Amino acid sequence: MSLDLDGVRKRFGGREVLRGAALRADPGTLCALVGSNGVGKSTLLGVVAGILEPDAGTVTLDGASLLGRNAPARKRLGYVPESAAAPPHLAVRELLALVAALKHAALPADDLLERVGARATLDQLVGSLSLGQRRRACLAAALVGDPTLLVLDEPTNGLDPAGMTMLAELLREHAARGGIALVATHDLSFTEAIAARSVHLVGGCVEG
Ligand SMILES: Nc1ncnc2c1ncn2[C@@H]1O[C@H](COP(=O)(O)OP(=O)(O)OP(=O)(O)O)[C@@H](O)[C@H]1O
Repeated sequence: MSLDLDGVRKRFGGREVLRGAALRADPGTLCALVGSNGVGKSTLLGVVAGILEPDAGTVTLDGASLLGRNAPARKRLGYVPESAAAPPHLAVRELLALVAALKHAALPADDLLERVGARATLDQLVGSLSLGQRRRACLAAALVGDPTLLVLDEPTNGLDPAGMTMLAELLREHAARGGIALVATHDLSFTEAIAARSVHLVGGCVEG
């Protein structure tokens, strides 16, 4: 099992942000994607998560393409965008049910919801949540179906210290089960806490 990116290119207007990015992550690998503001980390994560179409390149999980909205392998992926954006008019409970229906998966168990801190907000509208609460709700949604690959964009933004500890433990356990995570972050203490392999995005390519 592995995540493989090869030759990923993405241009916005006149600016080519990704210029042949390549990466391989083996089972049990937590990759911290680091790089300066605007270098393209969210863009690369968006491509891996399948919400941005690359101009060229391949992204596969165990050899199955993750590209395209209907790629079956995307059921094995959980994604939380940088903004932790989700439909604001849905209650957290409805968001989880929607993701579970789309993935043909069971809802997360109550103890997992409790652990990520989403249980207390189940009946609140996503649009009424604080950033940290929204991030916890979106994390719960990303965990629906027990995905092999977690794609998390700045996941510590808005989290309190207990939330960061919870997330670090969750990721370490995910890796211990053979899961893979791709985490864009500027938070070096978090990178250390999860003992991540740091990969640098520089000039549109992945190094390290
Ligand atoms: N939808 C878009 N349309 C046009 N340009 C975009 C779009 N999305 C991103 N960009 C540009 O692509 C570049 C990379 O943006 P991206 O958000 O991927 O960077 P980042 O490395 O995640 O930055 P940060 O560390 O600040 O979060 C930026 O110059 C940004 O302006």
